Amino acid sequence: MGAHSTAGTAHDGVGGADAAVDGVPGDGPAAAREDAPALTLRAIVRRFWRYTTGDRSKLMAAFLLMALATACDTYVVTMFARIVDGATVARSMDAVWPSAVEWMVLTAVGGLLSVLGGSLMVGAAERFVFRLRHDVFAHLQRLGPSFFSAHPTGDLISRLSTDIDGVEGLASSGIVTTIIAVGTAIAYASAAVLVRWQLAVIVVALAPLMWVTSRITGRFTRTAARVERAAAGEVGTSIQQSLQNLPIVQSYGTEHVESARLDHHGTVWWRARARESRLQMIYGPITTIIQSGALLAVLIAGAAFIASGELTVGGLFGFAAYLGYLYPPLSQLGSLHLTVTSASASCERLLEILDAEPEVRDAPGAADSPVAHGRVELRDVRYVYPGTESAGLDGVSLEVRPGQFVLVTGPSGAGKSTLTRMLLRFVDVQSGAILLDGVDVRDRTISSVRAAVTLLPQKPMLFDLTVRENIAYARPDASDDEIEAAARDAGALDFIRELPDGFDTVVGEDGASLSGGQRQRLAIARALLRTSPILVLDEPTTGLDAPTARAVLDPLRRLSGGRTTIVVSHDLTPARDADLVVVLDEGRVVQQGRHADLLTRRGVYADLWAAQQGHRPDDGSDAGSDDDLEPRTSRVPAAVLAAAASGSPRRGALRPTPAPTPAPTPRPVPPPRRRGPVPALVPDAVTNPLRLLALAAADAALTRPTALHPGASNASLRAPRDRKPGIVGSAPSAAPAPSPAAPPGRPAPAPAPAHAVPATTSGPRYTPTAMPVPGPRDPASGPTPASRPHPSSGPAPASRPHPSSGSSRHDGTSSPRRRTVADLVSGAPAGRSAHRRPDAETSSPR
Ligand SMILES: Nc1ncnc2c1ncn2[C@@H]1O[C@H](COP(=O)(O)OP(=O)(O)OP(=O)(O)O)[C@@H](O)[C@H]1O
Repeated sequence: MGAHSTAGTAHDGVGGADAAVDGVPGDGPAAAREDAPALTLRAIVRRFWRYTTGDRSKLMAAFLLMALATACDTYVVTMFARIVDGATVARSMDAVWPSAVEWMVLTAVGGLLSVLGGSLMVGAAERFVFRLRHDVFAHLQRLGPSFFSAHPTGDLISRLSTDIDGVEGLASSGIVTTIIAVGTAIAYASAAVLVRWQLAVIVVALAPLMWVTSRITGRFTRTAARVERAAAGEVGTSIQQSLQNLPIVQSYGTEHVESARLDHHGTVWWRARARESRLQMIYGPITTIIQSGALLAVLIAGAAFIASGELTVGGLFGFAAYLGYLYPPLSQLGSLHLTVTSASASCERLLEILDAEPEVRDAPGAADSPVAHGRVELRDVRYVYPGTESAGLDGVSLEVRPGQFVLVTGPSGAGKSTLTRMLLRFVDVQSGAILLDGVDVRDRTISSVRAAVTLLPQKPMLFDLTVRENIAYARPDASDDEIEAAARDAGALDFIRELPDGFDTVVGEDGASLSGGQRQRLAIARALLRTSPILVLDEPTTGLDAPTARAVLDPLRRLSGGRTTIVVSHDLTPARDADLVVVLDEGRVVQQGRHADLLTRRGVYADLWAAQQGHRPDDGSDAGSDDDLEPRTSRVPAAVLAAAASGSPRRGALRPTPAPTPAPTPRPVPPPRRRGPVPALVPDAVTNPLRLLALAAADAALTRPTALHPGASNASLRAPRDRKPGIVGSAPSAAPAPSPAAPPGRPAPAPAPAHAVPATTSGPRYTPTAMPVPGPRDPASGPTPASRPHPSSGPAPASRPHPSSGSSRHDGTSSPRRRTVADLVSGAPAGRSAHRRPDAETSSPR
């Protein structure tokens, strides 16, 4: 047990480093990072040279071939004097022709050798990229949730593509080129010394100037390269996130916000890139000046030698030719420093991934034996996400016998998903233990634990493959019959048969061509195909209507075929079938037992059940009747149910409600808030669907304009380094309202008052001037909606700061939180029940 890893400890450091790397110029941590010493060539080669394994003999052959090519070229230069002096001094062409033939043959041979060497080197270089990318990606797949919450996908893709190319340019072909440059320079310098050492001294004496120039240019290049690489990552992130959320972007009409976000990072990128290129360009002319100064010095000295009869014209001509060959490798060596500086920014970004510690790893001597029975035991399990203070799970103890069917439920943020992550060892407990068949999961290998537990994640997560391939992903060797049986069991067979190519239909990225319910059923089929003793289903009925949910859940127990099945769900439909219902709240088990027993007791479970039923069990209705064993989901508006289930209601927070009212016909219901309590929304909305309608409209009115508001745009353009590792679901935030410049042909909009902007939650923002923020869509339409008083709420809600709701902005001032629908319902001042992390709501001691 002593070897057990402590989850997340390494990731605090990772997050910090990321904050620096992801910054933009002028931002504190990024600026600090820009001044950090660059990786040396030695350090880069030491870390990355191993990716040349398997190609070193080819690199050596390439080196030899290119060295021979250089020797041919050097020898050709020695013929300058022979040809010129043959014609001018001996006044005979007899010696010229053989030399000319020799010249052409050697030049052709040198060219051929250099092509052969180059092609060997290219192959080795591309394989270097292949191996490095493979390793970085493989390591990335071992990292845990904390790393990914601190590193956006787009940035990681940029690291895996452009940064890897940058390293290759240095670590493999770069090294060979450098060695050849050194060899060539030495060869030409030696030949020059042999021809006339006095002239050679003049040439070599000027060479250090090139080195000094490259050092000075390199210092500036380093900063530009770091900013450029970080900005390239931000560009990737912007594109990836915008495309991923395109339906929201298009439906909210925020295309211009997304374009502005991309433009912001794009501007940082091209400026840094241009700066880097300009600096490298400066190096070229400076070396040309140095070269031509050297040539002039050689000509003057050479002329003096000719005058004194110590040198022939051909000798001087030949020496001058050496200069033409000697300076390119010297100049190349000088620019190598610039290349190292520039590539070291890419190296740092890759090493940040390679050096990140996985949150879980196999303990020495961990058992790789399979889990035979599927007994699951949690003993006083505690887990706190890195960077947070409140526990995701806190003292959870639970015993699930093999083959049992357990429903884990509870309000949003209760710790249900955390529990599934721990069962699969995505993270490890910080205290307590999880045992499978009586063995601590940390004493088992990660692969054996994951082979024993099949996860059906909350989000279906399909691949852009065929239906068959998606189902068989769980078991690639499954037969067609087994795949079909899994599809049938998951209730997916009918719709699959109706698809254009049946099982061979490609489902698109993340199942884009399917409905939410169809995606879910494919994911269930995939999970059912896996033969493992434990099934963990996280919200299996998400996206399914009530009859389909039943169709999936009814046979679940039978299908599980004796497998231990843990269903994590807000939806209590499976409760009746469960051997055990476990109710989590604030990371603790607050109730457990059978459904019928729990209904007879007051508590969170009865409240949740009542919310799904649309009435409380103790409101005079028959709590324990058969009727109550069947959640009447269809009688209550879906949004209300979701809000009830996700609202984290405290015990007794739900007021008695009369019998459920029929659901109103299609209406614009806002999506339920997934986190944070909604104290009075549920009962009120249940009893008064019309009010819910009004609230939905109010929410839309409050939400949509803010996306168009300059301040809101600013908020959406938060610097990624604001992201705290391991923190999810933070409240929407915004920067202070900038004074947007008037677009051409439009009057300048009135600057939004600072108090009319939604409050920030944490961390610095981009300053308004540093960022291209679009102006309001229609400046002629008067004050921005966020500053306009809401008809039902008196003075502009956002302009009324709540004493406790102000949050710290980067300038140290506080601003009020925007009122939410829940605020309006409950009459709470702005910010009381705004979208917040659930753990931020739990002020009561546990
Ligand atoms: N990656 C993370 N970093 C930091 N805190 C987290 C992270 N994931 C979850 N939490 C916090 O841990 C607590 C439990 O979250 P969890 O996702 O397990 O709840 P849940 O019961 O599954 O909620 P829901 O039903 O809304 O999915 C919450 O307070 C949540 O904010």
